Amino acid sequence: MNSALKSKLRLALRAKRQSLSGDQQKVAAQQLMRRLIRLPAFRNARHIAAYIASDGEISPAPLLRFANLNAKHCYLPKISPSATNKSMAFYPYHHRQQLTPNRYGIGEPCGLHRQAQAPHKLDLVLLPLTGFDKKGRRLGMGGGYYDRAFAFKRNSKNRKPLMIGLAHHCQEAHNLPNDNWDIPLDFIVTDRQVIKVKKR
Ligand SMILES: Nc1nc2c(c(=O)[nH]1)N(C=O)[C@@H](CNc1ccc(C(=O)N[C@@H](CCC(=O)O)C(=O)O)cc1)CN2
Ligand SMILES: Nc1ncnc2c1ncn2[C@@H]1O[C@H](COP(=O)(O)OP(=O)(O)OP(=O)(O)O)[C@@H](O)[C@H]1O
Repeated sequence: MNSALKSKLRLALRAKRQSLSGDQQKVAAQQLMRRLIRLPAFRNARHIAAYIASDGEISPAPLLRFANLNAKHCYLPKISPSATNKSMAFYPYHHRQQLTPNRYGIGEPCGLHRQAQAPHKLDLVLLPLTGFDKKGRRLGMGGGYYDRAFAFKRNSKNRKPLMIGLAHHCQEAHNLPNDNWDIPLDFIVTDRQVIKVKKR
């Protein structure tokens, strides 16, 4: 079963990113920013969703600061407080804004419901990866939050929003299992490389 295999891989890949030192994390976040800001996908985007790093994830914080200073509109995910309804919405974020920890201890904006941005109106989504492979398959934290929020992309001809998965280079796996609900990525960017995912 894919789910058992995914859980096993998740544990091993999370351990890898958790073992990085504070200095390694800082350097990786800077390298990530340098690679991302060169991409037309970033340059052309006005509305960008990212995340606050947790659990050793590569941090988009330097990039969010750069984006804000360059007049881009940034957003962070905010999950539904209910443990059963695994949905999330995207709220405006400015890099100096105060955040509140969610159920998993991840900082979230305390925005009002009417401020939420519809996922299809985002230009670019930078999503956290637990693992990835060369073919562009991804492994998340297992909640299915991103798969659900962007499920509309599977039946849409519109390329928007562009999906870029972010990870440390050490989170590469050989061959990840794929489920039909997994949202395909357009690019994967790590501290060491940019992978353009081939369309299937
Ligand atoms: N930085 C960041 N923000 C994010 C995500 C993410 O992966 N990274 N998400 C992407 O989906 C959403 C939150 N999803 C998450 C799903 C599971 C766990 C997690 O730590 N699960 C634990 C234990 C769960 C529990 O005890 O209830 C685990 O699996 O060990 C964290 C976030 C929205 N925000
Ligand atoms: N569009 C969807 N509608 C309902 N449930 C879904 C959808 N997509 C995924 N799921 C459910 O989410 C669960 C987690 O899926 P999976 O293990 O692929 O998560 P993930 O991709 O690691 O997480 P994330 O999307 O948060 O990064 C699965 O049980 C799956 O059935």
